[in-house]
Amino acid sequence: MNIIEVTNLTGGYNVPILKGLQLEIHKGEFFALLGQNGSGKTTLFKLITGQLPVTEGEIWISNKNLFEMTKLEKAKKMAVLTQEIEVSFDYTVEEIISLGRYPHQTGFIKQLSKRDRQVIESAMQLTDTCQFRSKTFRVLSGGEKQRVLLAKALAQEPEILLLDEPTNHLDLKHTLQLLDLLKARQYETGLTIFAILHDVNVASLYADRIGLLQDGKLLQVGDATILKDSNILQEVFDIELKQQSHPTIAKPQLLLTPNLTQEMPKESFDNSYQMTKTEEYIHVHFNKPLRTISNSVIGEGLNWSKHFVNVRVDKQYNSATPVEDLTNLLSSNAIPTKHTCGLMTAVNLEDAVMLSYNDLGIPIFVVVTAGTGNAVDITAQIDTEENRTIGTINTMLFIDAHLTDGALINAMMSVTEAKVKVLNELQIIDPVTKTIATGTSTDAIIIGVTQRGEAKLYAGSGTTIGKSIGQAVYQATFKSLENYLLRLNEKA
Ligand SMILES: Nc1ncnc2c1ncn2[C@@H]1O[C@H](COP(=O)(O)OP(=O)(O)OP(=O)(O)O)[C@@H](O)[C@H]1O
Repeated sequence: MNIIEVTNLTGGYNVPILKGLQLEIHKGEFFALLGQNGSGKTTLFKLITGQLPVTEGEIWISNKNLFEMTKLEKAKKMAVLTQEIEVSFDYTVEEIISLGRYPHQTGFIKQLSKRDRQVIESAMQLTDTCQFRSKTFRVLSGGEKQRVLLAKALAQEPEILLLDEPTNHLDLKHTLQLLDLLKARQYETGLTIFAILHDVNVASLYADRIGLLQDGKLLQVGDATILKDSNILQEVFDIELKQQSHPTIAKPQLLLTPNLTQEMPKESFDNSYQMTKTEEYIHVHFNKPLRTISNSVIGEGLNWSKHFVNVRVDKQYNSATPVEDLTNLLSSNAIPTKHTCGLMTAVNLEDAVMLSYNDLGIPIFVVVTAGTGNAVDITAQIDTEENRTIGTINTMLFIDAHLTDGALINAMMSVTEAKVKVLNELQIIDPVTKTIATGTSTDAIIIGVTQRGEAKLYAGSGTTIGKSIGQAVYQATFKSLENYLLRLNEKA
C-alpha cells in the first residue's frame, strides 16, 4: 500500500526544479533519496511537506490530497526533521521535545497528559537525550541538537517521518545509533521513513528502496542492488565508484578512489623487494604494498601487504592463540604486523625454495616450504580429523601483474593445481587412506600482485599468467618436496 503518492509533480522556485516526477512510497518502508548537490532532493522534500507550492501534479498522503489536509492533520501524520537546527526561543530540551505532542493535545487549554509525558520520556530515552533535559537547546552541540529534534519528531508519533540529511551533524557512533533506532521504529511501529541521504553506503545498509535523483528526475528506483550498476552510479554521481560487498551484510558498499597521480614505481620487479632468511623465518619485504589474497594467520583474505613472512614453529606447536603468537614473534623482529601476511610452518627452512621465474614474460617470485607429514587425499571418503604430525606446504607467490579480485581467485586455483601435480608425480601418499594425497591438512597460500599495468580478468590455466604461475609453483614445490624427502631419507 502506498502512503505517499506523487503524480506528475512539477514544482520548485521561479523555475521548476522537478518536472513531471512520479513516486510512490510504500507504507512502512525506509525510502532513501540520493542525488548530487542541486539535483532537487530538498525541493521534493519541501513539496511533500507542503513548504513549497505545487505547480503541476498532485501529492497524496494516505489517499488524501495534501492540499486538502489541515495543518493539524498533517502534523498528526508526518513529522519532519530538517537540517535547520536553530530555534528562535530559549527553550529547554524538554520543552522542545514536548512541542512534538502538540498535534495530539486536545481541549482549549493544551496541557500535557500522563500519556504525553510517557511518550516524551520514551523519546528522550530512545535518543539518549535525557541528560540534557533541563539544558537550554541553544547551548547544545550540533549533534546533540539533532538528537533532540529527532526526539521531538518521535514524540509526535507520526506515521511518516521525513528526514533531510538526519546524520549530518552526527559522529559515527550516533549515526549508527540514530539509524538503528529508526530501523527499530520502522519494524516495531510500522513507521514509514523518507530520508534524504548523502552517504550511499548508509542508504545501502538501511533503506528498503532507494531513489536516484538527477536534474529533478528520478533516474532509477529500486533496492540497494541498483548501487551495483556502475553506469548508473557514474551518471548520477558523476564520478567513478568502486563497488564491493559488505563483509557481513548482503549489501553493496561503494568506495571512493582519490584522484592522486599514481607514481608508478619505475624499479624492476626484481629490485622491488628484499628477502631475509634466518633459521627462524623467511621475510620478503616489498618497497610498495602488494594486493594480496591469502589464508595466512595474519593478514588473511583480500588485503594489501608489504611484508610476507613464513615463521618456523616447533613440531609440537599447538597453540590456541596463533595470531597473538605470530604477532609477538613479528614484533620482536621489528616486522610491522599491520602490513604483514604471516604464515607458520614446522618444516625446516633449510629446505625452502626461492625461485624467480620469467620464462613467459611475467615476472614471478615464489617461496615454498614443504612437508608432507599431514598429507591428505581430500577426495577420500574417510573422516581424517585425527592427529597427524606437522607438515605443511606454504606457498608465497609474488607476481608483477594487475589482477582483478576474480583473477586472484583464478591464481589461487592455478597454484593449487600445480601443487597437486607435484604430489601426484612424487606419489605422496595419504597415510590414512593409502591413496595419493592432494595436499596437506594445513596448506597455506599467499598471492601478492603489484597491480602494475593493465588489469587482467583471468589468471587460470588458459592464460599466460596462469601458465606462469603453474610452472613457477610446480618447479619450486617439486624442489622443496625433494629437499624435504631427502632429509627424511637421511634421517631414516
Ligand atoms: N529558495 C530558492 N530559490 C531559488 N532556487 C533555489 C532555492 N532553493 C534551491 N534552489 C535551487 O534549486 C535547485 C535544487 O536545489 P535543492 O536544494 O532541491 O537541491 P538538493 O538536491 O537538495 O541539493 P543539496 O544536496 O545540495 O542539498 C538548485 O539548483 C538550487 O540552486
